[in-house]
Amino acid sequence: MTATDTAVDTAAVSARGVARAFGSVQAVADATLEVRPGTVTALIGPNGCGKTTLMLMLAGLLRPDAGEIRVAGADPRHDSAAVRAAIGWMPDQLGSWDNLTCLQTLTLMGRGYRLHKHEARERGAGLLDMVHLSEFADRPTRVLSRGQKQRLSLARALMNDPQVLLLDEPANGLDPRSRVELRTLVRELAADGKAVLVSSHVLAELDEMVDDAIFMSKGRTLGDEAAEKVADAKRRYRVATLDDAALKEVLVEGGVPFDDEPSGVVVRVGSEEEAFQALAWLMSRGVRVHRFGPAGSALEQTYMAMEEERR
Ligand SMILES: Nc1ncnc2c1ncn2[C@@H]1O[C@H](COP(=O)(O)OP(=O)(O)OP(=O)(O)O)[C@@H](O)[C@H]1O
Repeated sequence: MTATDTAVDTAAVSARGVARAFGSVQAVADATLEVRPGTVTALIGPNGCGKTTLMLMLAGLLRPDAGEIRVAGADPRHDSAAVRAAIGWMPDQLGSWDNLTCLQTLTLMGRGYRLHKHEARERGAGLLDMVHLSEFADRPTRVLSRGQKQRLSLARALMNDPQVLLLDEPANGLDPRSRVELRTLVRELAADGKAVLVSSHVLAELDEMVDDAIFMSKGRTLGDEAAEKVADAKRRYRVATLDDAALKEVLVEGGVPFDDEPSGVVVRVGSEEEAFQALAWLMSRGVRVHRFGPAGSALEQTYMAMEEERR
């Protein structure tokens, strides 16, 4: 193994059997996850299932009652300085000093990371430009809209050029353009080698952004069972035709199992190669297909299935 490999290995986040209670509320009961460098992982679950509490523990801002956490190879309980240096934390709501300007806010953050004042200002100005807030550089943060605050919060999380990014509901309050930009930026940060853990309730959006997903329910992370459901959901393809009756006839004749759902006919394909073959076969049989593709968001389908089981 080379020195670079070792550096990359230690950049990831891992949690094993992590738990935390607030009085009688067991906010996180048993959380296990890994985030690899260069990837984006989604943290998904209903309101109150423990996502923020788990992220606060990963960020070293809250002590776990039990379990093991490593961030960039460091244990937040014993080496919080190393963890702080390695992570960028974007909370679901920006706690800011209302009277400071945007640039002052970032500069102060940079000073906290021991950057020289001019270095911190320069980096802050660059990040404000990246999140399209340059025109607000010298205005107090209190004048920012909710979405603009989110963007400042993201810039703040990047001030220390972190190896690990923890983003709690980053798309909250963002307009459509900003959401697309956020998605692109998060992918770029991952391509840069950063490990990104992102929580969101907008699952269709996560579909396009993430490599992996961790599902949580009632304080527990759901392992293989959820991964299998995601893999299965990714195999579901919707076939839209000009004549569904003809399609069903061809599928029945060919012995191809399908689901006849209110929104259309759904078949299962094992791979993209198999999807290509299935489409070619349908066309060769004269089925008038006008659309053929994944049947919606795999994460959304998995989420709904898990929720259904837990009712
Ligand atoms: N400081 C606290 N004191 C008491 N209870 C808390 C505290 N923080 C969180 N909880 C409780 O712990 C549980 C998990 O909360 P948490 O904020 O981690 O959920 P979440 O998954 O992030 O929810 P959401 O999707 O709504 O943001 C909830 O029942 C919440 O009420």
